[in-house]
Amino acid sequence: MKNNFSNMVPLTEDSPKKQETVCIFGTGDFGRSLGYKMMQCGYSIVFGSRNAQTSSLIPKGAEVLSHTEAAQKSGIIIVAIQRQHYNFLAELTEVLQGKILVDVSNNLKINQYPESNAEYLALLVPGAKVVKAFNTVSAWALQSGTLDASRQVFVCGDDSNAKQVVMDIVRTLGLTPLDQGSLLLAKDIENYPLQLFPMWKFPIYLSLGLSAAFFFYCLIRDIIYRYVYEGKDFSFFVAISIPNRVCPIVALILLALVYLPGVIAAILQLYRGTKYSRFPDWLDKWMLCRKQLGLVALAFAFLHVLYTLVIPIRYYVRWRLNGYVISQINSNKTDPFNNVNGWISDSYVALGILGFFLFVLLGITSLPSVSNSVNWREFRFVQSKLGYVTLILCTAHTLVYGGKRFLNPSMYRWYLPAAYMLSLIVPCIVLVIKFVLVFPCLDRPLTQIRQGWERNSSGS
Ligand SMILES: NC(=O)C1=CN([C@@H]2O[C@H](COP(=O)(O)OP(=O)(O)OC[C@H]3O[C@@H](n4cnc5c(N)ncnc54)[C@H](OP(=O)(O)O)[C@@H]3O)[C@@H](O)[C@H]2O)C=CC1
Ligand SMILES: [Cu+2]
Repeated sequence: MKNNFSNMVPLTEDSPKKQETVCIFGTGDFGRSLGYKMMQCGYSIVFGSRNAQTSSLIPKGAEVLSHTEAAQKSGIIIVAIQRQHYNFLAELTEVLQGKILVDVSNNLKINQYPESNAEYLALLVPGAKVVKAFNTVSAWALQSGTLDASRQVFVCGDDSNAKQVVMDIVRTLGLTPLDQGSLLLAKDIENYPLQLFPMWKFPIYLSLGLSAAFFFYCLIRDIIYRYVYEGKDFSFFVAISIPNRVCPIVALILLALVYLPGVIAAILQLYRGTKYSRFPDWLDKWMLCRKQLGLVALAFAFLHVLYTLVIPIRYYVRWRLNGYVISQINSNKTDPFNNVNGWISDSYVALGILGFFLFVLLGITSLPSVSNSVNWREFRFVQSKLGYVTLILCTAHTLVYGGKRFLNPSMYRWYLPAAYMLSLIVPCIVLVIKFVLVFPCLDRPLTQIRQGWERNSSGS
């Protein structure tokens, strides 16, 4: 989609005062989008192009010159050209001498070339100060102004002044620069946009695996087994009944897995006697995807809520209730009200409601826009303390559900012992370790360990 910038909001006299001239090589999608955004923020832009004619696509007010002429007009040149066309830059070495060259390029594959594009540019134009930036921002986001998800701009480069200049531009555009260090880091920065949901992979695969396993378990137990041994066809259970068993089980296990690496890490720290050693790689990775695990868990919990809300309007449920009432009428007897059952049923639902409410609160506070507006301590409080309360409530909800079924074996003959027990194992492990082992003893020994460590290191 080529956007015609001259049709968009015109840059009027009230635009911020012109700051400095920045040169952009390449009048492609990205070059034009960045140029337009920079002009809105008060920069004056000269494009360097193979074809030095202003076309209707070029943002109004920008000059288009040849590469050499454009480069002479500014100390900063943004190279919005694909890496495979960089060769011609070697001929411009003289005019690019001492200038800041910003490499914005991305590759099509991870580790496509032996060296990063930015390092390649630095080799081609040895006299220039190469800075890597902007590659994680898309042309589309720049045009549409919807930069919420990609406000961060990773910047790296060997010349710290050049890096500062680029970071100032990033800030002026309303983005957040993140200094990643030297140009060696360019490779990681270039690989970053190519990683498809790196943090989501593990949670999604895990949840799909768990769902499939529990689904087949329920399928065999509730449908196939009963069909074979009782001759009854309950195949319609696959629509709501079985998903509504799978969802809460998966949600609870995933929620517990959000907090399991934390307690494992704490045990590891206790065992090693220091807070300052690296965790094993798998634990690191697990810790890093906790937020995604939690969000997938929330999605399953949400489904469970929806499936539960439709229970009263299900044909099968109404049919059973009617049958129950009619059988009471036929036998001319009324079941007495059972207070215990009343309590169990209400407390089970109440625990579920509160657990889900806190779960949603956890999900909302993990959104970047919310977590940016609270300080680190508040964020920790919500994510850790509130997280454990949520886990306790959801585990209790599941326990009481089991109790309810246990007390009414005649009504619910075929509840799920194995899957149900499995869903409780992980949360119980986490809660038991947290509160019996880690919680009471962690604070003191670790502080002492740390003080001892500091004393040792300052003494040596
Ligand atoms: N599109 C996006 O969302 C993003 C793009 N990027 C990076 O920005 C760079 C440009 O991307 P994009 O604008 O989408 O690509 P385009 O293909 O739209 O534009 C590339 C531009 O490079 C110039 N060019 C092409 N071939 C040559 C050549 N042989 N010699 C000299 N100049 C040439 C052309 O400009 P002219 O005709 O004026 O010479 C062309 O318009 C890429 O490196 C890309 O990885 C980074 C982040 C996001
Ligand atoms: Cu439930």
